[in-house]
Amino acid sequence: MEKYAPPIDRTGNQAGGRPPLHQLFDDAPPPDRHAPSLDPVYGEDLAPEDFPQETVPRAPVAFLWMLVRRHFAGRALAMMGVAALSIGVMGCEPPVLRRLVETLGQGGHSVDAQQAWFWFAMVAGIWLLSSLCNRAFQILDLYTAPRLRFAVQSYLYAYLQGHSPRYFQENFAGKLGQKIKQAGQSALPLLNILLHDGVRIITILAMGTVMLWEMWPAMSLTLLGWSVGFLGVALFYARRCQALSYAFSDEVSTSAGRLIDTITNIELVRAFSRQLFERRQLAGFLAREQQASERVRWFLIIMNSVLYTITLFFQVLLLAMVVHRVVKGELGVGDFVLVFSLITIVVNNVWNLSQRMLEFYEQLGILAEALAMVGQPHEIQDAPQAQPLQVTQGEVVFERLHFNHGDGHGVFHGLDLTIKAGEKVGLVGPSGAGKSTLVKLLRRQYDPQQGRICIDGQDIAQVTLCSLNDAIAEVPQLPGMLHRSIGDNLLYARLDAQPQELVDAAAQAHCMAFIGRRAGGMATLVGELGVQLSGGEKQRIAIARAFLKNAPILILDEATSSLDSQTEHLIQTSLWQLMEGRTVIAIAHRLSTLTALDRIIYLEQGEIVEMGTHRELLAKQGAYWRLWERQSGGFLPE
Ligand SMILES: Nc1ncnc2c1ncn2[C@@H]1O[C@H](COP(=O)(O)OP(=O)(O)OP(=O)(O)O)[C@@H](O)[C@H]1O
Repeated sequence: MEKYAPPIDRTGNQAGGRPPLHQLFDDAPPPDRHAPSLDPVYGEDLAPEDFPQETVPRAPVAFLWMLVRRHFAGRALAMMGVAALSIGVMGCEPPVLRRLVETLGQGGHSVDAQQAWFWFAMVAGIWLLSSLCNRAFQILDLYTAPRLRFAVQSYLYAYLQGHSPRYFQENFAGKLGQKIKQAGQSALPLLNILLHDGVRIITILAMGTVMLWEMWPAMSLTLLGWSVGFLGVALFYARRCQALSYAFSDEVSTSAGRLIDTITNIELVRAFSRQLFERRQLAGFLAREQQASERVRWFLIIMNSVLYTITLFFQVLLLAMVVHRVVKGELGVGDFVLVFSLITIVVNNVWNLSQRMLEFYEQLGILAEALAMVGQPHEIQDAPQAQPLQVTQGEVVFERLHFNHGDGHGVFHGLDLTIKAGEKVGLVGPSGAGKSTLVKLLRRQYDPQQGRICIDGQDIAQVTLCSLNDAIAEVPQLPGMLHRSIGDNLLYARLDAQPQELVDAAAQAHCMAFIGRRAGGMATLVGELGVQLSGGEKQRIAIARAFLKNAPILILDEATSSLDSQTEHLIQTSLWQLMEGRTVIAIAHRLSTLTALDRIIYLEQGEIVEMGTHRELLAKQGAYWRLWERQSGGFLPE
């Protein structure tokens, strides 16, 4: 596979090309040390492009198998080989010990010293070799397990990005993040158990059965039968424990989501003095987590007691059988040593596997839950033969649009609306009329139940989502801000923008004044969700992003609602520049910002009630006129 060469990283830096953002602006100090280093560090086999967003196996073993097969097949085989060699070497210890004991057992001067030292050296060599194999396994594991964690998280994150807004509304962001982290973590023990403990048990059982068969077939079959039976019992318990650990993991992520939600809204908590209320609420979730944990632990204690008792009885029984035959003179002391040490090795390995089986199912439960949550089918995805959208003019047509939000509450009931290429349309109407929903439908954040939306004659359901989003720039009421620098937040709109373009866009959106006031300039961190910026500053950054994105269709959803009148007045000229040559849909409650638009559409309960220019609508003296009069302080007739 070709080495991944990221064209541009998220700061807009070309690998080995452009310097980091803070070096582009003289006044900017180096970025905060908490800001992540964005230099790509992944290896040849783990480029983000290798993690497709379209599918994810929902079964955990199938998911792991897919990743191992694609990215670590060679290493996995090597790990299995080394694990088999390590236990295989240890399996040679009983016959060698037997020879050593038989040689020493000759007693006194008849002991062949050379022979004795030879067998002694063999025992020491076996221990050394086995230990070397274990180290080799650890080194292979070192270069596999962390990468597998990387792959699991990258894969799930890539898939998660494809979910619809509804999915993110219904799931806690904190819980989703935690599920992905837990899934990555769970992959490590799973890999280790499958490639190490699983391989070891198969190897030692095969060796033990063959070695004992010649000398004592009944013992050979008993040991094999017990091992298989014991592992069956352990499997049964482990599977039952899986359900409990599944429930525990769910409680952990629910309480984590809740915790993060209240931390994110800490100002709200303070404003209403709800600290104690929130602590009580959280305590309820933590108590459920604690109870779920206790249930798992109780189960483990009971299960281990049962399994340990079975093992103990069996070992004692086998030992008694061996002693019995030695006493009867059917076996020598050397035979005793061989059988005894072989039994010990097999039983120890079976016991270890039974313990890890539990961990296996526990981790499998965690991974299964993450896959069940993250791996849900995408609600909105590219049609099978989706083509990139080609915007030539920018005409937008809503045809017989029916839409409800899924809770049965209808928003549009057969809406027809054509927005001509380059036309600037204002959407007004009472709260809940469906203005924001209409632009969300245009961006395919939701799919209509009936009807279609076309851009330049192309049904948006049949074009790729990426190309659709590329064609539309939106300045939302509450612009999203990443906890990165102002510059990085601006560059998000166009990663390859040149410094001058960045400054020009920021200047056009009147951002430079407030950026200049910050000691860090462009490199100032904006805080989580942009808390260190005012609402108006965030809106100006969003406007600058729209300049940078330079898309043919522009959506302004209350784009200037957080600006004071003076700044809004300043920005109007820039907004006109931004609108120039584009199809525009502007939503605003403050009607004065829309008066110069080509057409104003008054929506009420998803229906177009009035439509026309500002003057035409005023002349009608209808719903729009009433709204205008109210806002402009005029008198309404009784
Ligand atoms: N995610 C959602 N799930 C269910 N109903 C929703 C959802 N989002 C919006 N709605 C409902 O859909 C209707 C239209 O909402 P929308 O946000 O489009 O109105 P709007 O005209 O933009 O209102 P505003 O001017 O207050 O922003 C409202 O009744 C609203 O309660």
